[in-house]
Amino acid sequence: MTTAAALEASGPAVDTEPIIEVSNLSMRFRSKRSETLALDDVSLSVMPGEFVTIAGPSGCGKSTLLKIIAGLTLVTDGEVRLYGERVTRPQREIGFAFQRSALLEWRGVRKNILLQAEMRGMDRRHAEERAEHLIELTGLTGFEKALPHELSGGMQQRVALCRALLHEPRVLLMDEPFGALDALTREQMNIEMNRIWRETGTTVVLVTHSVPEAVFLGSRIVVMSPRPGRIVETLVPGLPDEREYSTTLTDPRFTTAAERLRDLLGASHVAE
Ligand SMILES: Nc1ncnc2c1ncn2[C@@H]1O[C@H](COP(=O)(O)OP(=O)(O)OP(=O)(O)O)[C@@H](O)[C@H]1O
Repeated sequence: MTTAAALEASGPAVDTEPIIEVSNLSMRFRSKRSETLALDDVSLSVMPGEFVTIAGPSGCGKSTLLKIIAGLTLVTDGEVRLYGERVTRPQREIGFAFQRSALLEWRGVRKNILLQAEMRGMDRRHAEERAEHLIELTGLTGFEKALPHELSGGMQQRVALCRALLHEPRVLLMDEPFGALDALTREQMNIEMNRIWRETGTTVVLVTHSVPEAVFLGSRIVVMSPRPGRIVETLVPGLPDEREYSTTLTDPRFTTAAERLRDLLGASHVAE
């Protein structure tokens, strides 16, 4: 088969294969004094373009699962495949955003975003164009030179998001990215995140403690048990991709899923 024919033949198949495949994953942390089973037999497939939210009580292994997908933590049992390849070391072709935005205090917005390009040796002109596009996409225009301490928490998270998306990763992993924000800013970021997901077509896996955030953002919501983390249920509310905030919150598909999620997590574990 010629290369072109091979590409054509493999083209459509790519979209029907999971972009992330977690199979029978268990994670045991051992130290001299103790042993912790953080994850127990977790299997999860994420298809290209999906927005998967992972909700579960504190300490159930959500962050560990993301770090394993990113290749930052090596599993004890089971395997993870990203883009069809087995993950055995830190993955470069992903974006990662954390609860704390981890911006460099002495660099302005644009330069914090371009840090990603410097670390990867990206073509400078292409990176700058891309940064401009993302600054516009996230509403940071006019703040290109502002230092992190001159920005609100929501703006800092937007900068971190731009940095995570600069190299156009097909997969974006987000660990409680809006957890440190006040309720209103968090809502605003949820609305923007939904739009950015639709506009970029990025596959997103986002860990959250918040019931409304999990249901508003997720095309699929994966619910985990207390440690050792297992997947107890997956919710698919069937909401349209484009979601207006207040109408979505009163949509029966949203309220049913949110109620179920609350029941599964138990009121004592829920932070909103
Ligand atoms: N590097 C490590 N060494 C030892 N134990 C660890 C390590 N990383 C995580 N753990 C343990 O694994 C368990 C799961 O931790 P993890 O941070 O993944 O949970 P989480 O669901 O993300 O929690 P939270 O919602 O509170 O952030 C915890 O008991 C934690 O103490």
